[in-house]
Amino acid sequence: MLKVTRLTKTFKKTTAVDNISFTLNDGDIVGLLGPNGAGKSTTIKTIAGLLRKNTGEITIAGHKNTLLEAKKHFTYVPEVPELYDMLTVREHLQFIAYAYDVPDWKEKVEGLFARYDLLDKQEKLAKELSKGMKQKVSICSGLLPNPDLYLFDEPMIGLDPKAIRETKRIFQELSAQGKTIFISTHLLDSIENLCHRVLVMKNGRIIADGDRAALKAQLGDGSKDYTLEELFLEVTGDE
Ligand SMILES: Nc1ncnc2c1ncn2[C@@H]1O[C@H](COP(=O)(O)OP(=O)(O)OP(=O)(O)O)[C@@H](O)[C@H]1O
Repeated sequence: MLKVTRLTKTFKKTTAVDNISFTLNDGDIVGLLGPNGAGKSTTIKTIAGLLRKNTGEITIAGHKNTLLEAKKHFTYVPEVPELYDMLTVREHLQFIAYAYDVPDWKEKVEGLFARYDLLDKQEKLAKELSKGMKQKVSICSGLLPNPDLYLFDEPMIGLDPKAIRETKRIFQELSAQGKTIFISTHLLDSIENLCHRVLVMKNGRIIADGDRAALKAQLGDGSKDYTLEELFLEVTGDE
């Protein structure tokens, strides 16, 4: 579904993403982890075509990521919701429905609003929403087009426990339908039993890639039962 080959992205003298390669398959739920400044957001934004890469190749469903054909296959949910202050919650979803030509969007929006407790917030303007409500609208907007690949940058930040539970359930449902989900996050608890695989970045490079068993094997101590947090701290050397 997503193939990243020898991707490099620099900002003046900073190499934010340094020659990384990986592939995500249909149905994968993959966590992108790493300390602050590791290059996670830059990686996701470059895949989404919002930043221009320096070198490397990115293909989505076999199409170069910047082409319209590729854009039909994914949605990107940014770390900080980007809403239109003067549109209501419902108008945001209506806008997405028209832009992506979503069939039966009214029923789908009702379903999403029910799951995210937004039914009674539909007529509120975006500027009147709390931080968590904005995040819910942003997530619903990313889910509505029903693409094959979902790029989420810190989706759980600001969400209440019920919304976190619903988001995890939705990710599992999408994965069961063969959809691919790529989640950048610091909230390791939120993906502990969700991700099939994690990529760990540090200083722009991928320093670990695999499921929990593979990360354990990389640390050379198969006997200890590491939590994801312990594995992360060991792998990144930030313990
Ligand atoms: N617009 C920019 N201009 C210059 N440097 C940038 C820009 N965006 C990111 N960087 C730099 O690129 C590197 C990677 O940043 P990035 O935001 O991708 O990290 P991150 O892993 O998402 O971090 P965090 O966990 O703090 O969100 C950092 O050194 C950062 O300072």
